[in-house]
Amino acid sequence: MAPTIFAKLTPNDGPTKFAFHEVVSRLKNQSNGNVFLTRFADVDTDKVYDADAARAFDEKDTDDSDSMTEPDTDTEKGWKQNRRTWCGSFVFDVAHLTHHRVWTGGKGRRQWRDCPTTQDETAQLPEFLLACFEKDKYHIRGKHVRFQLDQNGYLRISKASNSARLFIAVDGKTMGLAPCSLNQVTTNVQLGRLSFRLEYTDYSRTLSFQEQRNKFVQQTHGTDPRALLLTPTPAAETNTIGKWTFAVPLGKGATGKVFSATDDDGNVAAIKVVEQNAGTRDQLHGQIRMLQKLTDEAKAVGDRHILLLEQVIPDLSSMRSISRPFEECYLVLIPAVPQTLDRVITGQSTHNLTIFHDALLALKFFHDRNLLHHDVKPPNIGVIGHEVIFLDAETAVELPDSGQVKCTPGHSGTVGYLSPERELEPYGKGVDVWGLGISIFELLFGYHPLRFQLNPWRSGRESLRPDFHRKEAAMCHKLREYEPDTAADLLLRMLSHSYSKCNASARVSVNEALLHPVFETLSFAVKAGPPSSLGPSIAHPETHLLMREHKRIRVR
Ligand SMILES: Nc1ncnc2c1ncn2[C@@H]1O[C@H](COP(=O)(O)OP(=O)(O)OP(=O)(O)O)[C@@H](O)[C@H]1O
Repeated sequence: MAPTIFAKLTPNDGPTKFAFHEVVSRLKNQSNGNVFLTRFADVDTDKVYDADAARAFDEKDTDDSDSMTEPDTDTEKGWKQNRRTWCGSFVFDVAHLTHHRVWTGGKGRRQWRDCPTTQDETAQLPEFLLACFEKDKYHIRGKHVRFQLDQNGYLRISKASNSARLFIAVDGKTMGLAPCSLNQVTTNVQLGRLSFRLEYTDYSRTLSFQEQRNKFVQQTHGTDPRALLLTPTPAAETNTIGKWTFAVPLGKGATGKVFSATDDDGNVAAIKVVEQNAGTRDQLHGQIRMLQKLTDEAKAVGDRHILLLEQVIPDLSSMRSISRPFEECYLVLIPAVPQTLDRVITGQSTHNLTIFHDALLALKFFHDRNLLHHDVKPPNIGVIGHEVIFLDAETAVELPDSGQVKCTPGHSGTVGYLSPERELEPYGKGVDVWGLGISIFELLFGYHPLRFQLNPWRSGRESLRPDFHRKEAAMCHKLREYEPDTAADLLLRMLSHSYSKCNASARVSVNEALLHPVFETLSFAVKAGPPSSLGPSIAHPETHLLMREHKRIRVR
């Protein structure tokens, strides 16, 4: 077998093995046949005895398996010798992966009874000749099935035409017109009356294949190559829950583990696995209600900044109580994002300023509905291209009419992204603006400006505050070296607070931030002659690009 074969379609029962043998025998007798065979099939070097195929061999004329007599030992060798067949598989070779590559399976056209004799005639044939043309007993059409690499990188199978007489079943499920994504390491495929096993080979799990697959999928479907990391070729053992097959771990949080998963429609989801017990059940139900509310609102207005709750497994709304002390619950969320903000390459690029703008739009979705996201930080900011989707929204909080909630030091949020007032007094939407301000500072400058192991603003930690003020002064100094219509100025306004010794003006709201001139010019120009203390980020090549271009973006 060629080392670059990434999947095989192998006959699974006697009649199918025999149909394969008939096709191979026919092709081997034709001038171009061998060339064709080596491209699209992997055939054993010699005919072999295969009990299933031999049975079909005897049934071919009589069609009556009961009439077959068992051989006696004296004649058994000769009997087997006469019933040897060509065995093998149809193959998917990465060497054939060119733009828009489709593998078609069928009987081909009528002419193939005497063909292929020329290159042109060979080109007319389906890649996988499933049966000889004159054979109708297998119910195979001229063009019966199509295989193609889908946008998630898996092979997908579809009917080659919408003829009512064309039958395909995948793992026992009759296919309609919609294609089916082959996201398991092996899949049973029935084509007419022929039965095959489709299997990804070991080679399909190598880096070399994944790179070629991703390049092809990116060219053909425009898929972001990072998104393809969510759907590597299925492993030998996969876990499924409902219709979802787990692919790779995406992250681990305080409440659960998150995995990418796919279904046979080709959808890619993130599944959060959380454990519920009597103590956490109410909290989990509250979080599911919040996710559902956000999903409904996002769908109603067509907003794409929210992770949509696709399904909860098991359906908790229909369960009165949990039956065991601990039970796993699966939150199926769409989409799975290829990266989070902490993985985006830092720097003052146009791309990152666009992410900044979209992150504000994402936050606006929450704030317009009087909701606090409540845990804005880079690992909770999903990035697809330059679009932002907020993760971990189940812990969002509804604001009362006053617009403020009581502070609860030590509960919720993440050290490093908590604004000073959050530990000291009632607070509102400004805490999300602060969390985003720190996150975007890290994105643009490549470091956290106010890093502490413990939150200095917690009561009893007053001794840490002078250090906070010192770091904050350095941060403000850096940001003030930029022109007033730049992102640096907006960050200053997002990171102000009433306890500050250098930046105590009122913090901007999301709506005010979106009106900042930086989003009209996307300018990151520095004041004339940047001091040497500004560090390498100022000298980032794209900084100069921005200074020259003053590119405009549309403010949505
Ligand atoms: N839709 C998604 N696509 C890709 N990765 C995701 C997705 N949802 C979550 N993750 C990854 O899983 C991690 C943990 O998810 P999440 O933040 O929802 O869990 P958590 O238990 O609430 O975590 P935390 O400790 O932040 O409260 C995230 O930081 C992110 O890296």
